[in-house]
Amino acid sequence: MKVTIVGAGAVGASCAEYVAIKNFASEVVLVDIKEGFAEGKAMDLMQTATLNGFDTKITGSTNDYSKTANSDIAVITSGIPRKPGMTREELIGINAGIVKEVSANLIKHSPNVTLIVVSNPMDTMTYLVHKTTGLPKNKIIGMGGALDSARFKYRLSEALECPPSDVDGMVIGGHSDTGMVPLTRLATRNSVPVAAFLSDERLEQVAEDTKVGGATLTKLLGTSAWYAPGAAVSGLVQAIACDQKKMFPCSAMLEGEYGLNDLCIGVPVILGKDGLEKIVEIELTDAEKAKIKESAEGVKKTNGLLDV
Ligand SMILES: NC(=O)c1ccc[n+]([C@@H]2O[C@H](COP(=O)([O-])OP(=O)(O)OC[C@H]3O[C@@H](n4cnc5c(N)ncnc54)[C@H](O)[C@@H]3O)[C@@H](O)[C@H]2O)c1
Ligand SMILES: O=C(O)C[C@H](O)C(=O)O
Repeated sequence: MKVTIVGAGAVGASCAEYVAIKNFASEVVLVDIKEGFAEGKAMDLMQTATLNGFDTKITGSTNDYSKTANSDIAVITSGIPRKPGMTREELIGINAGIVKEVSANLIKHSPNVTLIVVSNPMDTMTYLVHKTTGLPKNKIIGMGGALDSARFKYRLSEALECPPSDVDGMVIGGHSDTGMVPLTRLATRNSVPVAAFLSDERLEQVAEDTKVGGATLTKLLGTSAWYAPGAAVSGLVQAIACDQKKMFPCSAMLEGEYGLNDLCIGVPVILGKDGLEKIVEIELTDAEKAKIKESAEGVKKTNGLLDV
């Protein structure tokens, strides 16, 4: 199993580390445009192999896509991250060109690859890859909801004063400060609805803290987060590589599902060896449907800025 990660920066390197530590891939190739950077990150990570007990071979390349040939899965994290006070949508001007070029280069050398798009604004970058590459629909997946759901569970565990492993929950909708839809109604602590323990006001606070999870970290760090993003992507890579048939909220191209068309937005999907194998349609309340519709309008507005 060969995995390529383009962008050896904060998220790309974190993803490579988690993929290696989980020890399911034979090879991880890191690619970056910055001279020597991917090679350096790969060597540093390889020197953790005996410490962390993995056999994955990690190599680096400065923009030489021949090294990525025949990748099964490729992750796109190349591009700029936001700074405090910015929205993800403001990154479109620079990141659209990078994502378009990188996805074309990847497919040239790996025509059967499954692409996982991470660069922001992620839903729009995923849509761009759909519109410009000609890859089948099941082979293009946007990562956002897995991260947002992890943050939702963290915030719920804080409110419940319980370990995060006690909590289950999911965030759907756009990966943006206003577009996320944390499904508080369906969140549980050991199968008991969280509403049994928390007031409506506290749950609303959890949802709002979840939605600005990325912005909160960007303010603290001066750039956007990488540990949870890297871990979230590695979970998607593993589900596909190991044909796990696991369910994650991912940005998927919708053709009528949830009443939406011609956009990529976060919905529950099944990931396995064929990539995005199924979109799962769950029953939503009218209020949840209204939130998804509003979120989709925001994503479509950003998509409108693309030259596709
Ligand atoms: N979808 C998500 O949930 C999520 C989570 C975190 C970050 N992000 C996004 O991921 C992207 C990367 O974030 P980061 O913190 O790793 O940034 P970073 O600056 O640390 O790393 C980005 C890397 O991309 C490289 N790069 C730029 N143009 C390139 C090109 N044409 N080809 C190859 N490499 C190129 C840069 O040299 C840099 O090393 C940002 O757009 C960020 O907003 C998304
Ligand atoms: O917040 C960001 O800009 C990066 C990423 O989308 C995140 O949610 O951490």
